[in-house]
Amino acid sequence: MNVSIVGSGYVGTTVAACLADLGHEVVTIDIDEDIVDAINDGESPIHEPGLDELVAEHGGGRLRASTDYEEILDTELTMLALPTPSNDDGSIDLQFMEAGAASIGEALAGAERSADDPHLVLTKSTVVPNTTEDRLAPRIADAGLERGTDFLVASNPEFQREGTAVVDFLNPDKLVFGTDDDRATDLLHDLYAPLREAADGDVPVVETGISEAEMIKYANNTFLATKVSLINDIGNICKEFGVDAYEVADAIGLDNRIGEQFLRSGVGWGGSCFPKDTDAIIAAAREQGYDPAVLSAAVELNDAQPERLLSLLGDHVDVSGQRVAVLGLAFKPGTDDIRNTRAVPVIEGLQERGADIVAYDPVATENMRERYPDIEYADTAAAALAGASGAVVVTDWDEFAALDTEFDEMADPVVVDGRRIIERRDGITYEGLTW
Ligand SMILES: NC(=O)c1ccc[n+]([C@@H]2O[C@H](COP(=O)([O-])OP(=O)(O)OC[C@H]3O[C@@H](n4cnc5c(N)ncnc54)[C@H](O)[C@@H]3O)[C@@H](O)[C@H]2O)c1
Ligand SMILES: O=c1ccn([C@@H]2O[C@H](COP(=O)(O)OP(=O)(O)O[C@H]3O[C@H](CO)[C@@H](O)[C@H](O)[C@H]3O)[C@@H](O)[C@H]2O)c(=O)[nH]1
Repeated sequence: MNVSIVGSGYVGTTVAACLADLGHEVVTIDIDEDIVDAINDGESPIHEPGLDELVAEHGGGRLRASTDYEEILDTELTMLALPTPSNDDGSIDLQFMEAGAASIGEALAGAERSADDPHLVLTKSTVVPNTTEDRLAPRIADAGLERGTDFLVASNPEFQREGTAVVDFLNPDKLVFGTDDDRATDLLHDLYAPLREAADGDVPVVETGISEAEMIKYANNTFLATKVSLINDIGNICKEFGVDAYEVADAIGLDNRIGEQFLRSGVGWGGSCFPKDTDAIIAAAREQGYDPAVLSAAVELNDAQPERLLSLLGDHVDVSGQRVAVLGLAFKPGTDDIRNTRAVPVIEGLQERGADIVAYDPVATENMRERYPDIEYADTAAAALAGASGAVVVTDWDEFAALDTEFDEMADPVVVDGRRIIERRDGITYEGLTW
């Protein structure tokens, strides 16, 4: 199939490269010329395991990028993979989606299409229920197009995680096709047929309505975010009793009704999705007159975990004027993404306490330097720890598990671990956040 994807960021580029690898001809459209040039040169614009290889193989060939929306005219369907950030009040900001939908409409309006061949526009981005229906389809139609004749809309939310996006996309737990027209459902089946054939095991397809598909994405993300907040709540109780929350989590995870995943307690959830999506659905629900109590509590608890980490550090060291190492800046391992990373409240809390921060991350340093140019960045974890009177661990990068004698170089070897990644050992004062 010929496929176009509007927005070539974390999702758009990963989906495009994977679809190209599965045999489709794919073009991404982005307003950022650096991204477009990188893809056409066979270079991935983001850090994501496995993506470099796919873009190197297909970039400039079956995978192309462009700044020109006219490219969609040679494709059977277009995915919208544009950002859906938050407004100041937490509600979803749809300006990028509406702009993209309007540009798609203008491009389609400029071309001859036969009535039995409407162009399918898929919402891949995470949007609150009824967005595709009430906000995007009308923007496409604004160009003088008729829904059902000139174009179709559908929702096809994406569940990939950063750090494992390629593997997740190619082996999803489910595919969700939110449609109101059999022609859209058929096109979605054609699009994903090679993926379902290549995936390890069966991939269930959920055929549902457009707004149900949009809500499934929020239910998925907020359920998982709340699961982490719940294990953090339980973990905080464990810490009060001197109980190891990880032993407790391992045991409850054996109950199939609970499941072993997303039970890692610590400094909380961050990233480009859980925080903004939780805020967006809370705001959307409130607008409808419903106040979601459990989701609000999940956010509140998550916001408090970084402060608990700093308070534990404060039990051992007065950090004012002291060098403190922050290990890990990315919101999770495997990515250079710092959007809503827990490192931000940790850094700001340390700054408020007057600490001299030295930060280290294997891949996210440059992104963080743009945001906090004035803190010191070390090239290795060992260099960050050397001379520090305290260290906090914010991201569970594997390499931190191997740290050992590096702690001997600290001025005061106090380590507060927000991710259960450092081995307790003699010679350091070790505090786990929930164990
Ligand atoms: N990041 C993830 O792992 C993930 C996973 C599932 C779903 N999502 C959802 O997917 C959507 C996209 O997220 P992302 O992380 O890929 O965002 P991103 O910010 O990484 O990428 C968006 C891209 O869109 C481009 N863009 C902005 N306006 C444009 C326009 N008018 N025309 C063309 N291009 C334009 C930007 O230059 C950028 O490259 C969001 O709704 C997000 O919630 C993200
Ligand atoms: O047991 C756990 C699991 C995760 N986290 C934290 O939760 C956040 C999110 O992690 P993860 O879900 O692995 O990464 P994301 O890339 O944010 O993926 C989520 O958000 C994406 C964007 O919507 C969805 O597509 C994915 O299905 C959903 O898992 C990170 O800060 C993790 O450190 C924990 O603290 N404990």
